[in-house]
Parts: sequence; structure tokens; C-alpha cells
Amino acid sequence: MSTIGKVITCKAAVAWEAQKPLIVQDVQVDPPQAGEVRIKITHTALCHTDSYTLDGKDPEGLFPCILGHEAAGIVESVGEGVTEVQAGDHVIPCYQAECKECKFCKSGKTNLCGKIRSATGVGVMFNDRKSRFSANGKTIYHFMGTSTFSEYTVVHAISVAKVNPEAPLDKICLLGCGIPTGLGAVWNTAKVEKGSNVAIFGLGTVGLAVAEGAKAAGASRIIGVDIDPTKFNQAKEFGVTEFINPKDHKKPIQEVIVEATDGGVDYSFECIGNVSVMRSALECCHKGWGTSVIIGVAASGQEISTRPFQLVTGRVWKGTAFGGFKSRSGVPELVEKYLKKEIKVDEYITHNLKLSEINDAFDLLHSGKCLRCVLHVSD
Ligand SMILES: NC(=O)C1=CN([C@@H]2O[C@H](COP(=O)(O)OP(=O)(O)OC[C@H]3O[C@@H](n4cnc5c(N)ncnc54)[C@H](O)[C@@H]3O)[C@@H](O)[C@H]2O)C=CC1
Ligand SMILES: N[C@@H](CCC(=O)N[C@@H](CSC=O)C(=O)NCC(=O)O)C(=O)O
Ligand SMILES: [Zn+2]
Ligand SMILES: [Zn+2]
Repeated sequence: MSTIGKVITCKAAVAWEAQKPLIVQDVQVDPPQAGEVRIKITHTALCHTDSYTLDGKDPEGLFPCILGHEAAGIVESVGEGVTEVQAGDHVIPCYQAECKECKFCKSGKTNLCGKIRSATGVGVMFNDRKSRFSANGKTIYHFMGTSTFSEYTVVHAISVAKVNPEAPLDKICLLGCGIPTGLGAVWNTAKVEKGSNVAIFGLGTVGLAVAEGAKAAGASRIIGVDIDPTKFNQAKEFGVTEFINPKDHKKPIQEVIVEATDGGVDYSFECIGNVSVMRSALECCHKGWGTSVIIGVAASGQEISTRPFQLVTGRVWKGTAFGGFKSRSGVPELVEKYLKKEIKVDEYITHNLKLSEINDAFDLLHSGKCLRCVLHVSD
């Protein structure tokens, strides 16, 4: 029986309150309105940003909500005026939209899109500023415009990347966030050149994707910095050439790196979300040209600081969202690269569970033993 135009009742993991386990329960998902797409989510992974919001650290965090933003699925139905995707298409929902019309999209200077951001930041859809999710009549907010911890979700059409149906959805779901972020931070934001020295702070999925991107860009030295030494062996496989554990040194870690690299690295990347490490990452850069890219998401109220002299003397401080990739155009290209074995994806998947086991997946994420856990939602 067709579900087109009807409310769908399905399972979703609802975050009713910050710092509480998710409840996997029935929710009602409204049909897509004009400019919207309803997607059957087949697979979703967990990212540390989901955990950050669930922990109550996100100033934009709203409850109750359906978290999740690293996923893949199949279009169930489309709303009025949607022509770029149709029922049956394989897609990756993107938390950064690409309308191709707004001031941001047309600028050529950024991958950020301004069209629907005011709605996605407050958990609603742009069309009527309302949510498409509810549970027994109670509204449940969207998250990051994606809400993929659900068997069905509704997203804006300008946030949907149509991908090659040959690609396995249980793998390419990872191309919705962490891997593109790390690769793109190197290729699009820093633009690392052959022969560069690079330092990576934090060797989780994002940091390892930075290493993979830096290796592909021809970096000479790729220094991995982590307080967990169990990360080091695995990191070698992604391109890290040497390791530093700040706990093994009495000096500030930036001094250790500056001494080890004849004045500092050409590029550094903060992949943790720790504002004190962000300072170290900037200050380990070479005078005159070293560039540091902030990737990690810091908690509400946290601020970065350094001596302005660090910037006066030529270091550059930058940040990146989704690695600077324009979502709808960039994600299908990354899927093709994966199919041609030009980028890793399978190697980042350390665990597979079901949607009903989502709280165990969060525990794994916090254990430090998990890169990405893929939840099999409906396959
Ligand atoms: N800007 C963006 O577009 C995106 C940002 N993120 C953010 O990137 C960050 C990293 O994400 P994941 O790799 O998934 O996280 P993760 O938690 O898997 O990795 C963090 C790593 O940092 C290490 N670490 C923790 N404290 C440290 C310290 N003081 N010094 C050195 N190492 C330390 C941990 O041992 C771990 O290996 C998170 O803040 C996440 O929210 C994630 C995706 C996109
Ligand atoms: N909501 C937070 C900031 C969260 C944040 O920085 N998100 C990143 C993506 S993290 C993915 O895992 C991002 O791309 N931000 C750009 C955006 O448009 O949201 C806060 O308010 O501080
Ligand atoms: Zn993420
Ligand atoms: Zn736009």
C-alpha cells in the first residue's frame, strides 16, 4: 500500500531530554511539503556532534528531538515542486544545504548555504516553520535539518545529495559527515601542498580523515597528537608518520612540535573540540605562514584565545564546516571516489548495530574504541 501523501508511523530514537538515554519508539512522520523530501533511512552512523548535542553542550540543541546527521537512504516521496530527486533514488541527507541561489552559494567563497539555516537551527522546516515529527500529538524537533535516527525523515530538497545506486548504503552513509570533513579540511580549506609538514590533534574519525587527505596531498611529515596511545597503530594505516602523546611531555605540546619541526608545522588541524588544544594547534604552526584549521566543535560558552602576536607574525587561524565541500555537488563525487577506491570508507567502520541498540552505540562512541558505528535502520 502506498504511503505517498500519508502520515507514516515508524520507529525513531527520540532524545526527550539532554543527558538521558534515547527512547526508541513509534513516531509520526508527516508527508513532505513543497520543496521537501521524505527519505527511508537505511543506515545511519553516530558522530560526536550527536553526542555533544545530547550532552546539552550545543547552544542550538532543542529537546525533544531526533538526532542523527550521517546517513544514507532511499527517497520514499517528494513534495510539490521537487524535481531533482524522485521516489527510489539513493540519497545522502546533508546537514549543510546547497541551494545554488543564495548569497553564500553564489559567492564561490564558501560551502555554507543561507537559504534554510534559520529553520534548521531551530529544529523546524523552512516552509511553515513547523516540525514534520510528532509522537502521539507532541511535537518533536528536527536536528541539523537531517534527523536520521529514524526509519523515515523529512528534509529540505536542497539538502539531498543523489548518489550512485551501485554504492553500498551501509558504507556510504559515512560520507554524510566525518570523512568529508577531514578530507575537505585538507583539500579545500587548508589546501595542503606536497612536501608540507602537518600536525593533527585528535585521531578519531575526523583526524584520521585529515591524515588520509594529507597523505593524498603529498604531505611529508604527518604528526598525530592524541592522549590515547591506543590510537597510534591504527593511525599509521591512514597516513600518520609519527606520534606525540602530550602526556609524555612536561613542556606545552606546541613547544615540543616547534622544536621537532625546525620552527613549526605548515598546517595543523584541531579535531577534538577542546579550546585549549585549539590554541596549541595554532601556536605549533610556523611563523610567517603556518595555518591552523579548527574542525572540532566546542561546547556552549567556550572561547578561543591566543596572543595577537601569533597572528601578527603570520600564522593564520581558520575553521571549516563539512570540510568546505558544497554538499549536493560534492557528496556524489566523493561516492564515486569511494567506488573507484580512491578514498577509504569501510576502514572507518568499527561497529555495526541496529537502531534499537542506539544507546549501546553511544556507549561505544564514548569508550574511545569506536571510530564509526553504523546503525542498520531498515535493510
Ligand atoms: N566542523 C565540522 O564540520 C565537524 C566537526 N566535527 C567535530 O570534530 C571533532 C572530532 O570528531 P571525531 O573524530 O568524531 O571525535 P573522536 O572523539 O572520535 O576523536 C577525538 C580524539 O581526540 C582525542 N583527544 C581528546 N582530548 C585530547 C587532548 N586533550 N589532546 C589530544 N587528543 C585528545 C581522543 O582520544 C580521540 O582520539 C568533534 O568535536 C566533532 O563534533 C565532526 C564532524 C564535522
Ligand atoms: N550548533 C553549534 C555548532 C555546531 C557546529 O559547528 N556544527 C558543524 C558541523 S558538526 C558536524 O558534525 C557545522 O557545520 N556548523 C556550520 C553550521 O552551519 O551549522 C553551535 O551553535 O555552536
Ligand atoms: Zn558529524
Ligand atoms: Zn544557498
